[in-house]
Amino acid sequence: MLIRPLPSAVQPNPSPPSQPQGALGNRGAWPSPSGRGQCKCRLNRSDCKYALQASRALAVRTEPAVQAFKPTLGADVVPTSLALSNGVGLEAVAQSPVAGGELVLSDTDDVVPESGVLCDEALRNLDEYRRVEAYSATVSSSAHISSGFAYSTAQRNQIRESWDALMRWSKVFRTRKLAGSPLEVAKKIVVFGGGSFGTAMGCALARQKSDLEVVLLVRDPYLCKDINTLHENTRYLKGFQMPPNVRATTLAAEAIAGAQYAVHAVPVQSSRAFLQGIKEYLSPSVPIICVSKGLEVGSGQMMSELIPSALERKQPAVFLSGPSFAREVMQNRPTGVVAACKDGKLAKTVQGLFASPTMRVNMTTDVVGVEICGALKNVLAIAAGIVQGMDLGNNALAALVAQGCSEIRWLSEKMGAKPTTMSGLSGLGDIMLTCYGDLSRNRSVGIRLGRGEKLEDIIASSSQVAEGVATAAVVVGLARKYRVSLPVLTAVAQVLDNNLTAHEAVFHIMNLPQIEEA
Ligand SMILES: NC(=O)C1=CN([C@@H]2O[C@H](COP(=O)(O)OP(=O)(O)OC[C@H]3O[C@@H](n4cnc5c(N)ncnc54)[C@H](O)[C@@H]3O)[C@@H](O)[C@H]2O)C=CC1
Ligand SMILES: O=C(CO)COP(=O)(O)O
Repeated sequence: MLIRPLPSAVQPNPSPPSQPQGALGNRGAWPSPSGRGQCKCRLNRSDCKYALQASRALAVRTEPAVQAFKPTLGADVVPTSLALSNGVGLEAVAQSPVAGGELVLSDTDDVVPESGVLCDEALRNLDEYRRVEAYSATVSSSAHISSGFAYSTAQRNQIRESWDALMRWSKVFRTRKLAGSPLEVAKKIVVFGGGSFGTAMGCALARQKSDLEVVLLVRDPYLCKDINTLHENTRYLKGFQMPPNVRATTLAAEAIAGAQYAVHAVPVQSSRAFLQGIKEYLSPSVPIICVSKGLEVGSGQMMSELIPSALERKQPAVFLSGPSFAREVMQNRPTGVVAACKDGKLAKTVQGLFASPTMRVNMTTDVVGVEICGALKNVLAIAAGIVQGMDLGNNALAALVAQGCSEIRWLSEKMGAKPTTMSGLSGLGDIMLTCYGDLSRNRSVGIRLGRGEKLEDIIASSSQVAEGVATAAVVVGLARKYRVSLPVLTAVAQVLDNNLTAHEAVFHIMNLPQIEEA
């Protein structure tokens, strides 16, 4: 059972002291580490409330999973068998004057693989809810005394009412039926490219439904064998166990046959050749969910132009972008992305495939905006890395990122993007992640350039793609085409092309004419 993390508004600050493990007491024994089975814990009245929140979080998972966990409360309280999918039974118990008893979560029919692990997670979350509740109670009773600060009663009521309104709105969405949803009808999905992100997104899909077949189409037979025998991508995501319903193949025809969707995670510069190679196996009706971010050298095309051009036909396609490091997706950590498609219905379908308690999926029709932001943030991340590699300080970094945001907005708007896209997940969200996040490959390239390393050495020592390197030159071409001046992004291309050192680039950028903000 996955429970959403506590909303930040109720996160205590500073953190409550952690309790020793096992605070829950009456836990049942786990059947095995791979874990199918059952767990037990004692509940008091407020635990029922938390268990209810937990059950609602679970309700957005697949139907078989929801039905598999059959909670029952001890006969000493309310002898009921509860439907966890809607939490109604738990709600009744939470309101009962004698609420409490023993909660047994069980997957007696062995429907959900690793159900023991999920049960364990549910109990840990209950622990956490209890701990935070206890801490909040202490803090609120001592707020006046300890810090001399407290909201007024009117403010507190307002906050509570606003929060409750949000929760009611949210409940309406969560109680919607899953029957007939894209996820329910999906049987097989193929992923083009078994690198870091293809693997991570394939695993995210596979976690949604245990009987969904996810097939990674890879080139390397050794990697293929590792994925199928060890359930691990030993090359790109070492140490992460993949769900059992993900497999790999090197055979395009076999990978694609019967797939209802194709996730495209091949680097942009290899995408044309790749798509031409698989064209004959891919039905023109199968939607491509493209996660690659960049612009093609030579044609200057975005992926939304490259796909139909390479396939020489129209193909339904959705562009999924946003701040989403592969490793964190693999770890099932909370992530937000945006699905862009002119066809709103198809964007909604993709939202339905990926949305989960750990993945939010916004929708937009602004394909150009999402694609340009996704491609250009990689170039900006190289610039941010350069500034960090040169140790120029936080002021410099913030000024650079702000300038880069303006440049991306100038170009994307000239190309017809919506201004709001820039402030969304694919714009600011991904810019913040890649310019400041340690896991960014593009930022790492920049850091090494800023420290004085040569580009060829950096590329030779890296086994993964940093799309910004190739995209930088294309951006300069687009800027010329749309008659817009992009100082920072152009300087990155100059440094990459070895015409300017990082120090010279910074000197020249700082000495550009002082201008009005635009
Ligand atoms: N890694 C990440 O955190 C994220 C990556 N992306 C984007 O996803 C795309 C893929 O990135 P990663 O998976 O990280 O790259 P990667 O470098 O980890 O893996 C690339 C994969 O593509 C395959 N490949 C390369 N050329 C190929 C060809 N000609 N034919 C078939 N397969 C080929 C490689 O064998 C490898 O499996 C990039 O456009 C990247 O910007 C997007 C969001 C996050
Ligand atoms: O696009 C990404 C995260 O959203 C990944 O960025 P890097 O390619 O710089 O690692």
